[in-house]
Order: sequence, then C-alpha cells, then structure tokens
Amino acid sequence: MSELVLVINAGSSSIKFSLFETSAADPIVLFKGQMEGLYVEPKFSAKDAADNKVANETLPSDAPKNHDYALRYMLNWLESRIEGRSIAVIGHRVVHGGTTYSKPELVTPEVIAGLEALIPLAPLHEPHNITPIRVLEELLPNVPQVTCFDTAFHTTQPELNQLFALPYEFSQKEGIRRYGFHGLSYEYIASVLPEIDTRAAEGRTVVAHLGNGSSMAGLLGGRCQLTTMGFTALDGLPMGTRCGRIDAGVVLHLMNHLKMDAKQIETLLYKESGLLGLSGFSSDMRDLENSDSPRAKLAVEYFASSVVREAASLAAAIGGMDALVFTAGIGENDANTRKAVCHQLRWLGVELDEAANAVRSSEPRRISLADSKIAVYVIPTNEELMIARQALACIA
Ligand SMILES: Nc1ncnc2c1ncn2[C@@H]1O[C@H](COP(=O)(O)OP(=O)(O)O)[C@@H](O)[C@H]1O
Ligand SMILES: CC(=O)OP(=O)(O)O
Ligand SMILES: [Mg+2]
Repeated sequence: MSELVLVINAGSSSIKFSLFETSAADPIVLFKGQMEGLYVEPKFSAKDAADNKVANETLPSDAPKNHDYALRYMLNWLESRIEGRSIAVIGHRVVHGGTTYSKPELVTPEVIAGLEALIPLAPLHEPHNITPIRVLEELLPNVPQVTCFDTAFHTTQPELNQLFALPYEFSQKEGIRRYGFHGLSYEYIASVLPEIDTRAAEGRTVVAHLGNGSSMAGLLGGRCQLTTMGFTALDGLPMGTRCGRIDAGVVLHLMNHLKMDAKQIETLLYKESGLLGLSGFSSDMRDLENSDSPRAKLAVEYFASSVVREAASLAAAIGGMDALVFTAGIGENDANTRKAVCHQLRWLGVELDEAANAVRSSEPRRISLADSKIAVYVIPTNEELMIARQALACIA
C-alpha cells in the first residue's frame, strides 16, 4: 500500500492540513482541511478527495482557540482516516528561513533551534510554524519532518532587489535585507503556468497572492525578480491586520512622541492595522464587502489601490507585464477586488472579461478578454502540494 504524506501549513489565522497518498507521479490528496478563525472563533472543516465536505464544526466556546489545540484537534480527526497506514513524512510550511535556510531541511534539534532564532523576524508566523513541529515530534516521534521555507523561492532575486538603502554592512553582517514570503505559493503558480500560458511562463508575470497575508511578486521565466514583502511579512500590501508598506519615520514618531515601546508597536503594526485598522471592525474581506460602513469601503478601496500601485511598480521592474495572476483567499474568491484592480490597470493594457470574472470556480481560469494585451488569470494556489513534493524529495 502506498504511504502517506501529511502537510501542515500554519498561517497567522489558520492551520491548514492536507493528507496525501504517494504515487508514481505527484502525491494525490485524500483529505484537506483547516481550522480557521484562530483566536477569534475557530471553525474546523475538511473535504475529501472528491471535494465533498466531510467535516464542518465550530469549536465549543470554552475550547482553546490557539494553534496547539487546533493541531491536536485536527490530528484526532485524522486518526481514523489514517487507519494504521504509515506516514512517510510530514512537511511543514515555515515562513522565515533567514539567510540560513534556502532549501527544505530535515528537522533536527539544531534546525528547531535555528528556527527559534528567526522568531523576531516573523513574530506572527514563526512561533506557529514551530508549534506543530514540536507537537508532532511528541505524537509521532518516528516520522521524519521536513521544513519548507516561504523565503526560499525569492533567493533568485538580483542583489539590487534584495537590498535596503541602509549602509551596505547591514545587509552583509546583519542579514537586514529583503527576503520575501509566500514563496511556496509563487513556486506552485510558476509550476503550473507552462500548462496554462507559455507566454506567461516564459515571460513577465506579476502574481498577486492576496490572502489574510498578501504579497505580490514579479517573475521572469518563472523566477522571482522582485517581491513586495521584505525583511519581514509586514512590508508591501496592507493585509488583514498588518499595515503593509509604511514610512519608517512613523515608527520613530510612535516611539519618540507617542512613547510606545517595541511590543506595543509590534502589536499595532501586525495585529491592529490593515483592513481591520482601517475599517475598525474586521480583517476579513467578506465582512467588509457585506457592510455599508464608509470605513469598510475605505479599507476595500485602499487594498485594491495598493495592489494596483504594486502591480505597476513590479511591471516596471521586470520590463512590462505579459500576465497578471490572482491567487489566495481574496485573489481566488473576491471578484470585486479583481474587478477594481483590473479597471485601474486598463491604462497598462488589462481588459477584464466581466462575465468570466464573476464565475465562481476552483479551477484555474482566464478572466481577461481575448484581445487584452495583458492576460489575466485566477489560479488557485496549492502551497500544500508544493510542500508534499519538497518533503518527499528531501527524504528520498
Ligand atoms: N469569498 C470571499 N470573498 C472575499 N474574500 C474572501 C473570500 N473568501 C476568503 N476571503 C479572504 O481570504 C482571506 C483568507 O485567505 P487565505 O489565503 O486563506 O489566508 P491565510 O493567510 O490564512 O492562508 C480571508 O481573511 C478573507 O479576507
Ligand atoms: C507570510 C505570510 O504573510 O503568511 P500568511 O499569508 O499565511 O499570513
Ligand atoms: Mg496563506
């Protein structure tokens, strides 16, 4: 019987899992699911291979809402589905690899210590990436675990695009440079582009990964040239609760004049800003679009306008744009945001097919008109498949 691969993708507000079965070709998904709404109102849902909903549960209000509990809950649910079959490997998404990790790593105590040292660079993610590794070491001590890094895909960026204009020693000695994130998602998109559009695969493509965390990347021939996130996952686009690009002078002002300390500023920039901060009530694009509040409208407009500005900036950096790809929670599901972005990019040569844009589907699809100079696609991302492939390759 073929073996299994368990993939854990712990984001800031959710843990996603996928259970794959190995095969001669790509791993085949058996179940996938997630615990969303952590720290607010956790909900567990899962689907089988045929995309049928096989679980849909809201946790009791007195249950813990954290990552540790969510993972144990998921494993408990998976136990009967695994039924004595052997798990060949567990693959984890790890957000920050720093300068130390640029390829998948087999987990050892040294690797865990290395990841802990990176917590200050990704305070919203790295601790949650380490928690599942520790829990699984305890529960399944004999199964190898592999870490797959969100930063790895971006190591192809030219040095120019990895630098800040700080004294050069800061990048060389302190590792203060632009790393970039969501690399597993971009790598997946780059891996499927050749089947969808060879011109986009070989040429200049801007990918917009718009989720709870959002970033964009400019690819040339499927390799990253530039991305909007930098040293941390705070830079670039505004996000659910993160501010995105901000004048560094604001941080100095918060310290010097509003007398906020580092922890308070971290909380403000990572957890109280973005869509939540602008709207005043929700970090979830669905809530904002269902609301009549002027501030919700402001947040939605700010988000789309930021995507437009970054798209044009990335296009300039890669010498133009053959294709624009939308992916992740907002990119895949939110026709309104796609429409707003595409309309504001008409001057660049984007002609949206409004009917195609309005269709809901989980398949990759083109949403631009046939004569649009820039082809626009919605391509559902699959970070989990990328992790399963990398984890299997690492133990092979
Ligand atoms: N149907 C939808 N319409 C608009 N936005 C959506 C929809 N579904 C999901 N989203 C947005 O996607 C976000 C989750 O994106 P996702 O990529 O799954 O996040 P994570 O960073 O946790 O992996 C939600 O917070 C919400 O803003
Ligand atoms: C890097 C990052 O922002 O991740 P997520 O989208 O899962 O929050
Ligand atoms: Mg994500």
